[in-house]
Order: sequence, then structure tokens, then C-alpha cells
Amino acid sequence: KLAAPPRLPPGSSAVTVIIGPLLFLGRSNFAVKPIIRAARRCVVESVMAVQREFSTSALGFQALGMYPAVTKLVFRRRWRQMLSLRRRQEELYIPLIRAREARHRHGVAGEEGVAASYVDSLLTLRIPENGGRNLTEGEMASLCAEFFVAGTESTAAVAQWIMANLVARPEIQAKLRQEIRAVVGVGGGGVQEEHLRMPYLRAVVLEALRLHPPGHFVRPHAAVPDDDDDAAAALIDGFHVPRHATVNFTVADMALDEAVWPDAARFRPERFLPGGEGADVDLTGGREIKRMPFGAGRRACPGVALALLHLECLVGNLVAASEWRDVAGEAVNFAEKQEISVVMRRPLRAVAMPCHTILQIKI
Ligand code: HEM
Repeated sequence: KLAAPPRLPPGSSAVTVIIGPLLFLGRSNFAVKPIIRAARRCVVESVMAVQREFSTSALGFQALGMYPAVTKLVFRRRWRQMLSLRRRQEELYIPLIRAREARHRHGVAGEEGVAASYVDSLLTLRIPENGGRNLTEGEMASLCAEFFVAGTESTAAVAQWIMANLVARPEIQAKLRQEIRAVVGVGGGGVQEEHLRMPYLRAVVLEALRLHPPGHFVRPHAAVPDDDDDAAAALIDGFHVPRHATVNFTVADMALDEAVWPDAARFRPERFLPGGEGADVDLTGGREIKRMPFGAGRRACPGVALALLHLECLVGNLVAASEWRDVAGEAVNFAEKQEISVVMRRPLRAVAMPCHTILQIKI
């Protein structure tokens, strides 16, 4: 009864049959371009739906990893949902991976002017520990799913926390707008990548990452000894860390330490400006660790630069274009909810006042 839902044989899903070859054909064939565009939209919407479900359900799936023989009997419905989600991920991603692989075979992927994608790097990856084999399609689908989550969910969560703080603190928002307008001007093309040397904008982003890190812990790490004779993997600050112990870090609490961050509970971007306790803060812990929203060391987030770029561009443009206020009678609610990231329990509702119109927007 608990077997996986019936698997469609490879090649039989509508996505495999239609979209994969179309994406390959579409590069050169003018006549099919409108169909390609529609197919792409359809794929993007399907990816969003599957990833959204993954983000909201992944925590619940963790229980299935403990004694699976038992937990899959106890949590039958959850087990079935996980298998169904996994099947849909594979049905969606594997045809796209195959389409990309076909481009490789036809020598298109490496051509000048054709951007290299994440899947291109996975297709050429070899695993030395496994005799230099390639990744399987299932492994590539898992990595794509992980990359989608890692590259979008945390950034989206932080963007919303930043805007919530700016709505709740109009004086900080006004100061930020002043800085942006001084660099970009009023109107025009908005904040572009080349404008992003704005210290207060960076400080606002860093302060939101301090108070609202989307991960309150990092991935579990292990204390692995160099050789079997090592009695202990490490002695840190007088604490003995046993061999193979699972180690984690209280990322959120660490950034609330009053000894390091005076008035720690307050949203005060100035602490990241010159003279503040967070000026020149080390983002990934190479020099020192005062807080670590991106983790630290070898397994620290590889997307730090991209995340900061996305956040500064998005927030910079939102603040430059409109004044953001709270909805009358509805104070911003800073309660948290744990999804795959820590998000706002009640998504931000704000009034945006761009030039002459007033819009009520639900982010
Ligand atoms: C505000 C945005 C982001 C935050 C706060 C964040 C935070 C983190 C954290 C805490 C980790 C775990 C580090 C550890 O275990 O020590 C991580 C891992 C990772 N992040 Fe990010 N991240 C963000 C954005 C991104 C973006 C934009 C990408 C890619 C485009 C990305 C890709 C990854 C990947 C692939 C890993 C796994 C690395 C590994 O296991 O070695 N992240 N991130």
C-alpha cells in the first residue's frame, strides 16, 4: 500500500515529449518561437509551484529521515506526499536536463554567446570517489531542486523582512531614499548594478540579515578527526568536541549578543557604517565571527555576492520608486514562521505611494 505512486516511464510525460525538444529546436527555428515562449512560461510556473510546495513541506518530511521503516508507517500521508512531490520534480527537471544534454551533444552549449547554465556544470561533473562516474539524472534533479531553494527562498524571505522594517521605521526609509536619489537621481532607469556602492543601502541589508537570518541554524557539520589516533576532533574555548559529533551553531541568537551588538534587538543600520560595531564585518567568518547568516568557513554559502546584489537591487528600486507605509490600523507584525526559511508569519501588507497613485500591495 505504501509503494511509490506509479512512475511514468521515462519519456512519457507531456513535459518530456513536448517541452524538451521544443527548447532545443527553438534556438534556431523562428516559426516555433511563440510556442517556445508559452512553453517556457508553463515550465517556469510549474517549477514555482513544485518548489513552493517543497519549501512549505520540507520540514515535515524531516521526520521521515529518522527510522524510515517506522516513520513511513506512522506518517503515511506525509510519506505519500513526499514521493509524489519527488516524482513531479523528476518529471519536470529530467526532461529539461535531457534537453540541455542534447545541446551538449550537438555542440551548442559551449558556443560563444550561449550562456553556461548550472545544469551544464552538473553534466560535466565527475565523482572521483565513485570511479569518476557522472551524476545520475536523479542526482542532478535533486541538485537543481536544492539550488532553486537555496538561490531564491532565503533571498525572498530577507527582502520581505527588510521591507517590513522599512515600513515600520519611516525615518530609516527616508534616509535610505535620500541616499539612493543622491546616487541615481529622481526618475530615470532606477537602481542598476553599477550604482551599488551605497553604504546605507548595504547597512540596511546587513542589519536585516543580522536580525532576521533566514536560517536560524546552518547545515549540520561533523567534527571529523584527521586520523584515527586523534583522541578528540577539537578543543574549542575549553570545550571538548568529541569525534564525529554533529555540530551546529545558533545563528540567530549569536547576532543578538549584547556584548557584541549593543541594543541588539533594535533595527539600527548605522551599526554597519564606519565607526559602528559592525563596520567592515566579515561576512563568511574568514577573519572573525560576530554573526554568520551565510554560515562560515568551507561550507559557507557560495551565493553571498549574488544574494547581496539581488537584495540591494530589489530594495533599492522599491524604495526609489515608492514610499512604503503601513496599512492604516494594521501595524507590521514581526512574528516568525519556520518554513524552509524563517519567514513572516503574516506576510507584509503595505501601501505603496509611487508618484501620484496609491496602490495597496500584498508582497
Ligand atoms: C540572503 C540570502 C541567502 C542566505 C542568508 C543564505 C544562507 C546560507 C546558509 C546559512 C547556508 C549554509 C552554510 C553552512 O552550512 O555553513 C547556505 C548554503 C548554500 N547556499 Fe545560500 N544563502 C542565501 C542565498 C543564496 C543564493 C542566492 C544562492 C545561489 C545562487 C545560494 C546557494 C547556496 C548553496 C548551493 C548552499 C549549499 C552549500 C554547501 O552545502 O556547500 N544561497 N546558504
